[in-house]
Amino acid sequence: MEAHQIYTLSQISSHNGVNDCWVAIGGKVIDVTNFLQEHPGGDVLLLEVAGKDATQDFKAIGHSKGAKSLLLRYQVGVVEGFEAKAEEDVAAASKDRDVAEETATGKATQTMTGFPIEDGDDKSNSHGREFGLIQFLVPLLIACLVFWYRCSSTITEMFS
Ligand code: HEM
Repeated sequence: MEAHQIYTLSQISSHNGVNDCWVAIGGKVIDVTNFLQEHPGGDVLLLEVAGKDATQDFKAIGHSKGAKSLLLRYQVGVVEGFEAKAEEDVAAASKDRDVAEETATGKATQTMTGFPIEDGDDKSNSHGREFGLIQFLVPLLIACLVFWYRCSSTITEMFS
């Protein structure tokens, strides 16, 4: 990992213009000058926090993993005296979460692979076929009975 320079908050605060714009996020010093026009949230929001600690603003938006990895691309230093709590390190936290998500997904897949398929739900098994045959035969039988009754009553009328 590339060594980063340490900056005080006071030093960072002097980079607060459209041609020289730094923000501090999660203890990282980010030079967003070349990112201002690219920021999907607009340059105005970045300029509002220019030269300041924007950790809370950044988190509040719920930026994606892609956005978090952009922090590393534009990082120019670290904030002096910043105490990195695991959850405060926005980019690192996102990496940790990736691993955690992958692990969780792996587990879920294993569980799904071993999940038993219950007989009752599967219409293609033998029980399903028997049920289908009864469903077909019962209405047919009823139709035959009705037909037979109508015929027999007509014949009775004809000869009475
Ligand atoms: C250097 C720091 C920053 C980077 C690299 C960055 C990057 C991004 C990226 C890639 C997106 C697209 C959505 C996503 O992937 O999450 C985004 C959206 C956004 N960002 Fe940032 N951002 C930064 C700082 C900030 C700050 C400090 C604020 C607020 C003060 C902010 C406000 C927003 C907003 C409001 C959106 C949503 C835009 C929309 O969906 O219309 N961003 N940002």
